Parts: sequence; structure tokens; C-alpha cells
Amino acid sequence: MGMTMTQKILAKACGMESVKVGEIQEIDVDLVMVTDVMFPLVPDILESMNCKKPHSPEDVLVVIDHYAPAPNISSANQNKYTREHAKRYGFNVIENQGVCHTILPDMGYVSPGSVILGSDSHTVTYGALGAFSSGLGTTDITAAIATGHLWMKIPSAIKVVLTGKPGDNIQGKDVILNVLGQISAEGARYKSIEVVGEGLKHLGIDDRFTIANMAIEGGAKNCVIEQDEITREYLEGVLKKDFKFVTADDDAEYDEIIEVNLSELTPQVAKPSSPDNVVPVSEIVGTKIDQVYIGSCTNGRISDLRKAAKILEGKKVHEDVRVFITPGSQEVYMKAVEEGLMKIFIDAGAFVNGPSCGACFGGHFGIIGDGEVCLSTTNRNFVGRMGSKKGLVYLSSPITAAASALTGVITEYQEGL
Ligand SMILES: CC(C)[C@H](C(=O)O)[C@@H](O)C(=O)O
Ligand code: SF4
Repeated sequence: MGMTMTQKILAKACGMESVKVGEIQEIDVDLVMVTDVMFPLVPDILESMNCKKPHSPEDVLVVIDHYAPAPNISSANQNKYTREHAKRYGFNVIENQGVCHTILPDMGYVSPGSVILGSDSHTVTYGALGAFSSGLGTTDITAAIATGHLWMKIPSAIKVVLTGKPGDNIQGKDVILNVLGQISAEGARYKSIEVVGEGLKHLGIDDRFTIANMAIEGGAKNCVIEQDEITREYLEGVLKKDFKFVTADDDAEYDEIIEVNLSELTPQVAKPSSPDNVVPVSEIVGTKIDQVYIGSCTNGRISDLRKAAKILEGKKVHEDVRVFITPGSQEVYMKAVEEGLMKIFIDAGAFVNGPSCGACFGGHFGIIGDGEVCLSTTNRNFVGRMGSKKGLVYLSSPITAAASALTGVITEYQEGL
């Protein structure tokens, strides 16, 4: 029986020739990432395990990104605790560099075939480069920190085949929203989503990060995207070591195969209050919005900002709409400054934040009030996700978000808007 990409990675990580769906295996972990939200639990759990010396502290990254810069005194104290204890154990602390899932790949921590576990559910993002990556609860994460390995049930897989060529107003966000609409928020529970097909060659690396990032919104354990020349070019720019692509066997088994024909795909939007509540943008054109948010680990990368800037250039955002731009990382921020994108945003009347998780999870930098409607490029639109429980969040691509920022209502972008 052939293996999927995920099975191949996990087989290698547990030193086996092959693994089967449903088996429980002990896998070696290459990297553990913990954010400021969960890290404060780690020292006590390590104590309770009687672990004085974690397995390999140099392979543990503690990223302070959610409540960064600290928006209030309790976060400031929590971050202080995190810094002190992370350093005591010898972990690497990364702060104010941006969102974990944007910075880890760009810093060269992710390679095809590597096993990365994170305390954050969107750790699935790294599968865009052919890694096995998954978000876990803090107890499991701490066990991996303590021992360097973890038990794992080998997941079955859903294959997503991308065909055709997308139009200019289509981004990775439209692809994954469409997939979520097809499979539902439960559809991939504890499964891998493996994305393949000739349509991939039209999707840049940033689009692929967006797709992998939102696999968790379908309940997926992980997501692996087929690697190709686009992956190679990106990895050659960030990795200092050799890497080898992971491929699925021709006779690998999938629970389900779904197809997205990119030629026919139109801009998609997730309506409140679930990321799988997806309709084409055209169905809800004209819905009034109070705020537009462009950023997060889903859509805070440079190509996202470039696309938004192209639409906003020389224009003014609608007078009734607040527009927040939150780059995913310092690196993205700097590039955007160098390319003149920030000037375009500010001239258009948008507000630019420093890189952070920001308002994505209702933390700070633009949360919404009672009855307000936000069109956001983030990944979740649950009740209360971006602030008030009486607010509503719609999810879209940066192109749709930028077009809507100009009109004050949900808008399908067309040339010449
Ligand atoms: C706050 C944190 C636990 C959470 C996650 O795990 O995903 C956050 O990053 C999110 O996007 O909801
Ligand atoms: S940007 Fe949003 S989705 Fe991403 S890690 Fe931060 S809070 Fe979670």
C-alpha cells in the first residue's frame, strides 16, 4: 500500500519503512514552537513532569506575538514571565518580529519533511513547504519539549486537486474558502489535507501559506502542499541547508478526493460566524461594513499587501470605513516601506500597525464594537473573535478587502474600480 506525503514524513520521523492510517507511533520532533498565549503554562507542566532539563532547548522557539507589544498590564506581566522562564530553560525567544507563522518559514526554520509542533492551531501553515506541522494542546507540546518526541495517530487524508488557471482577482484565500465550503468545519477532522495538481503552478508561495494556514478550519490535523519549483525558489532564499521534497506514492489512499477548478473559481467570502459559511462574494455584494482588516498569519505577507496597495493606490478609503493594515512580520513591513506600499495605504486613509497578531483574535490594534461589521483577511470569524460578541466578521482575500474598503460595502473587485 502506498503512502501519502504525511505518512512518508511520519514514517521517517518514527524510523519505520512505512506507517498505516490509525497506527499510533512515537515520532521524533524537529522543532517545537510555543507562543506567548500558552507558554506561561509550560514551566509548571515541566515541573510536574519532573523535567529539569528539556531534551533539546535549542529546538524550542518561544514567539511573543499575540499580545505584542503588550496591550495591557496583565499581558505585560505575562510576557515578562515568559521571557524570564524561557531564557532559564535555554529556549530561543523571538519577540516583536511578527506573527509566528509568518516569521518561522522566512527565518529558515521550515523544510520539507521536517516535523514541527506548535502550541498554536495555525501551526498547520508550514505544510505549505512540505513539512508535517500541527498545533497541539500545551500538555502535549510540553511533553514534546521535555522528551523530543511524541505519540501520534497516523491520520488518513483528503486530496485536494487544483486544476485550471485562476483569474487575476483570485488568491489562495479564495481557494481555501472554497474548499472549506465544500468539506465543512468538521470535514477534515484529524485528517491530512494534501494539496496537489497542475493548478498549483499559478499559486505563489504566499498563496500556499494561506491555503495551508486555514486547513485547521476544516479540522485538519495537518496540510501538506505538493512541492515544486516555486517551493524550491522560496526555500533556496531562506534555507542554509539542503532539502529534499516529499512526494506521495501513486497508489496512496485517500478518504476523499475533491477538485477545485481555478479557472471557474470566483472570489469567495465566509459569512458570520464560521469559516465554512462560504458563498461567492457576488451573493452578498452591497453588505455594509464598518471596518476592513488586512493582516494576520493568513494574509499578512508581502504579496497580500502588494495586491491591496495596487487597488488602493491613488484612491481614498470610504469615509465610513476604518481600514487597518497589519503586516505579518518586520520583514514584510520593511519590504512594504521600501516598495512604497505604506505610503499608498496611509495616503488612502488606512491605518498601518506594527507586525503582530493584532485584532485577528480580538487582542488589540483595531478590535470591533457592538453591532459593527468587519471584513477581515484573517482565518476565523467566530462570535466575538475580533472584539464585541455583538459584532460580525466576514472573511475574504486582501483583494476583496481592499476593493470593499473603497466602496464601504462588500464588493467584488473589478479592474477600474
Ligand atoms: C490564541 C491561540 C491559542 C490561538 C490558536 O491556537 O490558534 C490563536 O492564535 C488563534 O488564531 O485563535
Ligand atoms: S495572526 Fe491570528 S490566526 Fe494567526 S496566530 Fe495570530 S491570532 Fe492566531
